[in-house]
Amino acid sequence: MANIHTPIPNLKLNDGNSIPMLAYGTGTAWYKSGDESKIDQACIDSTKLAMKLGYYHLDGAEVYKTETELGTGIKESGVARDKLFVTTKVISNISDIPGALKTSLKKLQMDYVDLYLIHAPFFSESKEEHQEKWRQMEEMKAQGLAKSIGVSNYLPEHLDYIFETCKTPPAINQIEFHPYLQHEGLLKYHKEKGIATEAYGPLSPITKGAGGPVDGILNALAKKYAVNPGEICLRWCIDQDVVAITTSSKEQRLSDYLRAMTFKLTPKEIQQINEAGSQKHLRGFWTHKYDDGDRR
Ligand SMILES: NC(=O)c1ccc[n+]([C@@H]2O[C@H](COP(=O)([O-])OP(=O)(O)OC[C@H]3O[C@@H](n4cnc5c(N)ncnc54)[C@H](O)[C@@H]3O)[C@@H](O)[C@H]2O)c1
Ligand SMILES: OCCc1c[nH]c2ccccc12
Repeated sequence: MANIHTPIPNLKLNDGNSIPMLAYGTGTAWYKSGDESKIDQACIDSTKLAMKLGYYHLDGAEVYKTETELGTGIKESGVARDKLFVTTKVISNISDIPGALKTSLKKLQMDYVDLYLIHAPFFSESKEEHQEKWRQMEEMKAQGLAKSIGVSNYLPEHLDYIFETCKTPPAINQIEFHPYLQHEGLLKYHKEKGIATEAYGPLSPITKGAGGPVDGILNALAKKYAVNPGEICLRWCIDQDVVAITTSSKEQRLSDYLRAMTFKLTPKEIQQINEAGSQKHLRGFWTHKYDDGDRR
């Protein structure tokens, strides 16, 4: 199926690289709880379909156990490597970042990733350890194995540790972000430091948070722009310069999401969503790790 939609825009990162503002994720909907060596053909097929539809930004992670499927999908798609933006993340093997990246690259069947992220800051409470891990991430970039480097699920205190000693600042912080988790303080911090924000869980208001206070405004805007409420959620990210990562195993949904490229929300509409969203708090991921009074 050809992609008939407006192309996905890029965001310029602080290291000069560009990132497509809508991504297809191989985590939720796809991650394996069991044996990694059991290949999931449906994941390979869906990854290929995503690229056919026009998703060139693909999000993976070692813990999803789907890097082989992602790499196979890419190889079989025939899409040139330099047309794609591929992310993977490290957490289980954070004790050996060079080894972890080498293993990920082997599974992905490629010799570099576009973005390599530390998946979460919860591996240590020691400032020195955070600084040492970031130094190793810088080394991966210096060796050309990762074009850009960043973090995920970091709070300002973790970023502060990095900024004390880094030579290369994180290009991105990938966080859960949606109208019920707006992270005003963290986003302000990102802006001040030149870090791009990447949103996972952008559809939470229509999935885990369905029936909440943004339903009315999402439905009204969906009607106005002739799209689904989900596309309003994706656009709400993009119009705030936030890269959105979504996914689905359903072709219709993957195709529908791309309609988020066909319109823009006005600043007033974004404000209306923000006001309604701030009436509810929802965190769907890593809930065991965050102090949930913490809405930063
Ligand atoms: N860095 C991290 O810690 C982290 C955490 C979570 C996810 N991620 C990444 O982000 C990607 C996307 O995450 P997500 O799944 O939270 O994204 P999302 O919020 O966009 O939700 C996508 C899910 O919503 C479902 N959906 C879409 N429309 C729906 C509808 N109308 N009704 C009911 N369900 C609907 C889809 O089928 C899919 O399963 C993951 O695959 C992964 O790559 C990263
Ligand atoms: O990044 C998505 C959240 C996540 C963290 N650790 C995992 C392990 C398996 C599947 C998802 C996750």
